[in-house]
Amino acid sequence: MKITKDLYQGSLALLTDFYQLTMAYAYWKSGKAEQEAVFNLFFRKHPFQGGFTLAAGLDYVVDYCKNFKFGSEDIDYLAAMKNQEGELLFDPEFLKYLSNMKFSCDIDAVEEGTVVFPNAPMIRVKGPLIQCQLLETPLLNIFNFQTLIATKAARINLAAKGDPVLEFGLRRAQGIDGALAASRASYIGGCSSTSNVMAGKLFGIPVSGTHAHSWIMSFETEMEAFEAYANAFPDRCIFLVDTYDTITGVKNAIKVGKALRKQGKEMLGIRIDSGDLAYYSNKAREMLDEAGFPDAKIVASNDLDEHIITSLKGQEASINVWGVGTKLVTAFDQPALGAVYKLSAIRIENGTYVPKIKISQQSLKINVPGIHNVKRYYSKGKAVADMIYLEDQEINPKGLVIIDPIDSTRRKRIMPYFYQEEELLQPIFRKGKQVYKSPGLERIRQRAKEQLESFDKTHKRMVNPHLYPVGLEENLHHLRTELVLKAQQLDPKDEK
Ligand SMILES: Nc1ncnc2c1ncn2[C@@H]1O[C@H](COP(=O)(O)OP(=O)(O)OP(=O)(O)O)[C@@H](O)[C@H]1O
Ligand SMILES: O=P(O)(O)OC[C@H]1O[C@H](OP(=O)(O)OP(=O)(O)O)[C@H](O)[C@@H]1O
Ligand SMILES: O=C(O)c1cccnc1
Repeated sequence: MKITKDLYQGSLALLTDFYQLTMAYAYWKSGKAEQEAVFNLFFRKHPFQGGFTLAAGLDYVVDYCKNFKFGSEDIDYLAAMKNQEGELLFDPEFLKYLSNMKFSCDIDAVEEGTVVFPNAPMIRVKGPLIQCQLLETPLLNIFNFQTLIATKAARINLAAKGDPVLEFGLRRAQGIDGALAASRASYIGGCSSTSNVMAGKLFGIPVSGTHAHSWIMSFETEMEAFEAYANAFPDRCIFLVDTYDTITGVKNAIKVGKALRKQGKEMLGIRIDSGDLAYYSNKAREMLDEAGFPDAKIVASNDLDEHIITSLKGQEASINVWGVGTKLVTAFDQPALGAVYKLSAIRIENGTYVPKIKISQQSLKINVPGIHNVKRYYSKGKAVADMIYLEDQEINPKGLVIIDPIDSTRRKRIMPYFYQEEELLQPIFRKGKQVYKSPGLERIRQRAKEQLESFDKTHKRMVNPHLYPVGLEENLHHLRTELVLKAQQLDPKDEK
């Protein structure tokens, strides 16, 4: 994939918050630029009041990091920046350092299509402080949006219960790049196709579509419009039946369907885009069945989301295919995921890493210190719990306890010996060299499907989903508690 090259014709290093650059300068000036650090990217709460989140965006991150470089035009732009006194903002020596900077971090991340949970790292970056810091904004930009949309798509596809969902979002998406990334994430989340032809070309997503009301309106009558479309595309007729009167539209579609059949062609179906979709789809089904078109599909569209689809399923609407645009690609009911990127350890002169904690009045906002990995335990193919643990921690296979990071009274005993396990963070870069090969979009989509299937349906329901256990391994919990108490100048011994 060559997203940066194809879309931006060059460097993306300035696609960052200004404060990353001022911090970078200050790190350099204070001799800390090359100090090794560890940062984690994670979110604190599932979006859409759901019980799961589906990770997406890693291919973009890989592409971004591989191309991470300040080009000469970027440096020229920074070189011209001035402070309020009119003096140059950045020392030319620093700009020379930036222009020679080569990406050299270790990155570990969850693969795209992995089901993920709050507080567990989705990406771990280890490397020179200045590089880790500069990556904060782009990594969050990429992962926050794509993970959000993949999750929304997964929810919509779960509601559609195996019916194809066609993504129609381009016209309402957040700009050009937002639309492309949303089409890709929607496909990962289970959509069957996109209407966005460029997403088809760039990512290999199947493209599909019907026709618009304007097609019908450009003719004297609806019949003429259907006939002309059938003439142009006899093998792919899905007639939009609601431009004037839906029932008459279905009758006209049937007439043209019969004419097509005489030519040895089969009408694929109809689309309904307004009115009561349960009522009209059931009426249309009756009419199509009676006329000898039991295989003709009924596509529905019009501001659909997982809740309306669930309601229509509950009403036994005869809809086989769902066209979903606006509410999917804009993540209508929750426009941002809210993932964050926090320093969790820093290497000091003697070569050891010191775990770092950020204290907050809200326990939800206290990060997990140290360098960690995440293990997922499975029993008979079903995910039972995720454990966040210190990288160098030995795991007792006979039994251990994981502790909820927000509420330490919530604990779960785990017997690793009886479970299968999966290490969720995979090596992506080592010292700046890519060691991970993307499995490609089809395989990613398949992984998403398998991952979702490995979770009990109680975690996937739309209303009040059952909480999946994710906890800190005991030693990590104690380390965190100790650091919190120390930071508050309380004696850690009091906790025990
Ligand atoms: N039977 C149904 N149960 C629940 N929701 C429905 C049902 N039928 C349609 N809807 C949804 O209700 C909303 C109807 O919106 P609205 O009233 O704006 O559409 P409309 O008037 O039928 O069509 P138009 O887009 O032409 O304005 C849409 O989000 C649609 O998906
Ligand atoms: O509703 P969405 O989920 O975004 O799906 C895409 C919509 O885009 C098209 O119409 P458009 O919205 O352009 O016009 P209309 O609402 O007047 O039909 C299409 O007919 C769908 O209704
Ligand atoms: O192909 C369609 O039916 C389509 C495409 C984009 C938006 N609405 C519908």
